[in-house]
Amino acid sequence: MKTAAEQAPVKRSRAAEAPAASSEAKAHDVVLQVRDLAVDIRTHRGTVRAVNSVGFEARAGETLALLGESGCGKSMTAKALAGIMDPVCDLADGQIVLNGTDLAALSAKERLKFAGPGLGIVFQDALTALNPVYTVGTQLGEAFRIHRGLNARQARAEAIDLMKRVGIPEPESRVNSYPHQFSGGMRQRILIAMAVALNPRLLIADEPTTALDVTVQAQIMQLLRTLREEGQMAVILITHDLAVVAEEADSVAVMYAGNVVESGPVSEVFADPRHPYTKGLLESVPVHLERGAQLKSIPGSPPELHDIPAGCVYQSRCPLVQDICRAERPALRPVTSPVNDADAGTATANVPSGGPSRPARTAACHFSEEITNA
Ligand SMILES: Nc1ncnc2c1ncn2[C@@H]1O[C@H](COP(=O)(O)OP(=O)(O)OP(=O)(O)O)[C@@H](O)[C@H]1O
Ligand code: NI
Repeated sequence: MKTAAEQAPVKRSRAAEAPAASSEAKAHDVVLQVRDLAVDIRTHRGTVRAVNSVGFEARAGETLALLGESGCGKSMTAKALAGIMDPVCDLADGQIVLNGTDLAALSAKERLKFAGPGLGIVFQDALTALNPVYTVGTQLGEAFRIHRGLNARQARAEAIDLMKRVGIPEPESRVNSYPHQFSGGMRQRILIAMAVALNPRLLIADEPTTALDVTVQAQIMQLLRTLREEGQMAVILITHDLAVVAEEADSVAVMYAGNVVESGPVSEVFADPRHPYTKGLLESVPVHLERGAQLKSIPGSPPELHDIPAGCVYQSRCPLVQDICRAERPALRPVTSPVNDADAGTATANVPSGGPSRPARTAACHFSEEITNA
């Protein structure tokens, strides 16, 4: 539970003061600010913390990647933001400030009302996300009937418009088709259409191309970029693929065992990682990043959720581990980097979050300043 003081809204950006469904967000305005997010799961072995003091921000017209190995809490974070967690999960702490409103402080009902226009989410598995017994037109039109009070005919017209927007051919006839009558790529376009129907400020895409073949993946990423530009949406892209992050994202938050261990602009983080886990990830793929490269070559595996150690979450795999790492959990704090120091005046590690400049670089490591990039 939170005290009233802890629920106080964070400083509003210009975007936060504009109406929720407007597409007039100014590029780089902070649309979403997540602070101290924690999610607990009730299991038969007791309650475990799957997401722990996670924080990041997403900006209009930019893509933030959530990067990390399988099981590190990316989807759990996404579901917490969207308010669609499994019943065994609880939001234990944190603020999710979207357009100036803390979603974490809203009731489930208020949140539903807010969610449609404010935030859209796309998952990897389009077939299970669509209802097999309704036409895609009915499903695409639903948001307009519920949130805009349109009648069936008007909603159908909006559905056809949406299908055009996401590049589905012959929308006038295909609006009456059922999900199974579409290819995987077209179904993913339909899901994306549903997510952007009400022109949300924020689009969360959780491994949106994992189930698709390579050419279709590229088309879907292109579509997401186009929609991002058109609506100046902030996009949170969840992936375990370093090449996708390098190509698609402006900034990155690297997650490990439920924690953000490093964050900042992609170009800086990849050129000069300040956390041993990020460095390990980067070293685990060939020099020329390729899509689909697996992040498997860091020896060992992440800790089980019921067995997260005191101290640093990465200690069991870290080549730099010292006594202090076993005793004390390093906080995510601003780090300086030769890369952004060289970038005279435009960015420093001490830019306050929410400010107009590029996101600050942070890392959660006792020895972040000592990491070398030989
Ligand atoms: N309903 C649940 N009950 C118990 N544990 C769960 C449940 N859902 C997720 N978990 C656990 O929570 C942790 C975080 O899972 P999450 O799905 O967020 O990982 P992820 O980073 O999205 O991984 P992936 O890349 O495989 O999708 C994992 O250890 C997972 O096993
Ligand atoms: Ni996931």
